[in-house]
Amino acid sequence: MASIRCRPLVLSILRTAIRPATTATATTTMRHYSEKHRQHSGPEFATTVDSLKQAVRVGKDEELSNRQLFSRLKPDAKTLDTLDMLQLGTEKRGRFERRKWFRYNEPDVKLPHINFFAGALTAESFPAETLPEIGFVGRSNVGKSTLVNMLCGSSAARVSERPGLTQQINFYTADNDFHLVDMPGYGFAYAKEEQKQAWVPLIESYVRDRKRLKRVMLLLDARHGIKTNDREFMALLERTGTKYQVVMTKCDLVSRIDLAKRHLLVVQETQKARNCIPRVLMVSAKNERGLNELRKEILHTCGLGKKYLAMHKKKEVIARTEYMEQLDIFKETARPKKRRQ
Ligand SMILES: Nc1nc2c(ncn2[C@@H]2O[C@H](COP(=O)(O)OP(=O)(O)OP(=O)(O)O)[C@@H](O)[C@H]2O)c(=O)[nH]1
Ligand SMILES: [Mg+2]
Repeated sequence: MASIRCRPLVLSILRTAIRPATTATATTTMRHYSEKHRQHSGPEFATTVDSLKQAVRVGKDEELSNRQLFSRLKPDAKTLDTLDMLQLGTEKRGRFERRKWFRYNEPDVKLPHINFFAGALTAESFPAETLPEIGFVGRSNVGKSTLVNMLCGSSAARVSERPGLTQQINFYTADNDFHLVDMPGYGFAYAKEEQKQAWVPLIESYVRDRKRLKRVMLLLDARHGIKTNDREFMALLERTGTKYQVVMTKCDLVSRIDLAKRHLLVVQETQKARNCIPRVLMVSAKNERGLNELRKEILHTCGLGKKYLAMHKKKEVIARTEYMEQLDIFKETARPKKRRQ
């Protein structure tokens, strides 16, 4: 009985005795990596505050907080129209009620189901390059694995509410046409400093050496936009000459107006990056919104447009025309807003 009770104590003493040696080596390696990384950090990206100041007119003597600057930002009308059409972003109930009678009947783009075929913890264990690849990177918990699943209507990738679940580079094959590659997340906010970037060297060797990597989808949480470690990662992609595209995730958790403003800031920050595709996509994996646009990007990038999208363009034109007609009628019949006296 006594030995059973003592066991947890003995175990914890043993664990503390072993831990310092292992974490110390990890810390040194990561510190060494971060220093090297900082020295060659590549192009400088504007910070969110810089972009905010660029986009908002501020009087000479005005001192505004970031929140005040953000509230003064004017969202782009075109982006708002796209959000309405794709039903992205949260809205006041009344607005949805009024618009309930018409919807954009978006024709679905179907991707084949995916199957897991390889996992790599080191660069040596990457599988042979046989098909075009699309990689998914981003901060921990941004929704990479969920998005990989939702794009292909599958549950092959494991998902968790807890950040840091994906711990290796996972390769999925889609009907032997292309590969989707789900990567571990970087910059988990509650992790220790040395663990925050733990996966960056592995991902770096992947993006640098993989010849058939067609594009990296850089996922950003729509609530937060670009964070410091995203900027560092973008600099890495610029250095390695990797083509990448920004996708804003979890758009169901942000109001429509704030989403349009956040989109504007992200576009502004990324437009100068040489390897970044200018079009910033917005998705909600939870509500399955905006996924078709991303599916189309993946197919075109892998050269599979003809195979998968033969009839799609026609259907899309018809659906869009119908939507625009209904929108015109809606605008004509909408009650004018009451002016405040
Ligand atoms: N509301 C909402 N939640 C989402 C969305 N996408 C993912 N999530 C949730 O976010 C959490 C993290 O999702 P994962 O797909 O595991 O995130 P990840 O980026 O793969 O995380 P790591 O593997 O830790 O890097 C899960 O609880 C998901 O249900 C979304 O579009 N909307
Ligand atoms: Mg994951």
